[in-house]
Amino acid sequence: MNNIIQVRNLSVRLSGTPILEDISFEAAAGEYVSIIGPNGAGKTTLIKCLSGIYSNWTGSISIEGNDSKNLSHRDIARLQSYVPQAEGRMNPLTVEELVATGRYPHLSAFTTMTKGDFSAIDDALERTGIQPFRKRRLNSLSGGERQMAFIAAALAQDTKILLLDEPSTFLDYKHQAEVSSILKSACRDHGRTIIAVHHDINMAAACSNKVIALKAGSIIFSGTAQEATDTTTLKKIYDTNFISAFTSAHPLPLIITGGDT
Ligand SMILES: Nc1ncnc2c1ncn2[C@@H]1O[C@H](COP(=O)(O)OP(=O)(O)OP(=O)(O)O)[C@@H](O)[C@H]1O
Repeated sequence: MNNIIQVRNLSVRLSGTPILEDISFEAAAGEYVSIIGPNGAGKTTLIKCLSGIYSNWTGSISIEGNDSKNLSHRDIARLQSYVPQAEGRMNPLTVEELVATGRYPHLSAFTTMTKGDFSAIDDALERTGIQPFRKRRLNSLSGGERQMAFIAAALAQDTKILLLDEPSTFLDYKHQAEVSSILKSACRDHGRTIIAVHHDINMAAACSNKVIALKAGSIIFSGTAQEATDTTTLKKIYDTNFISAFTSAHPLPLIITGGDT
């Protein structure tokens, strides 16, 4: 398979503390890879290494065959969009202005936005259902509306790879379903590669071709969505009990916490 991202022996220390140790995995074009694991496991740190926010790591990250250490921030932004965790994202921009920033990596210093750029912005606003809010300031929106605006900016960036840190935080059930459908379609119909941190194992399993679990900075599990819904595996990852429920309406078991074993 054609790997668009290849991570080899990635380790990182923050403030002198080892946070990630010897992480290796790959993602193919069109693949949806979920990163799961307990709080503090290193999921956000991994996404920040991939997105170029952290550069003080050892090992290698190859993006479309290029060593990421040789890519400029603009090169990376043309290949990857990044939706950070929702917290702390108070931003004075309007929705439309934020989504327009998704086009900046494609502009040179001497060009202004073209019809194509404006149509990418309109399309992203339409697909995420936030067209009615386009003139509103981000700090006047609800958490879920703001979340959709950041997802729209990533879609407008029109990159081969999307990195998302907990994309469904703040979203109600309808919007979770919409985001999951937009993201699955980005992979299936448009060949995009997604690496997304998820806390909801049902959402991770429903979207993913591959699930990677981090625990205390190391990969403790890597497998298919089906394998990730095994309750014994989940207990090893999260140190708590899970129950799986089977229904004919859903191809994978549904997972809830609880039970004695
Ligand atoms: N700048 C920093 N200096 C020192 N330690 C840090 C720094 N940033 C993060 N950490 C620590 O690194 C560990 C991993 O953090 P990270 O945010 O990657 O975890 P996470 O798996 O995304 O957690 P959560 O599910 O709670 O969002 C945590 O113990 C955190 O306290």
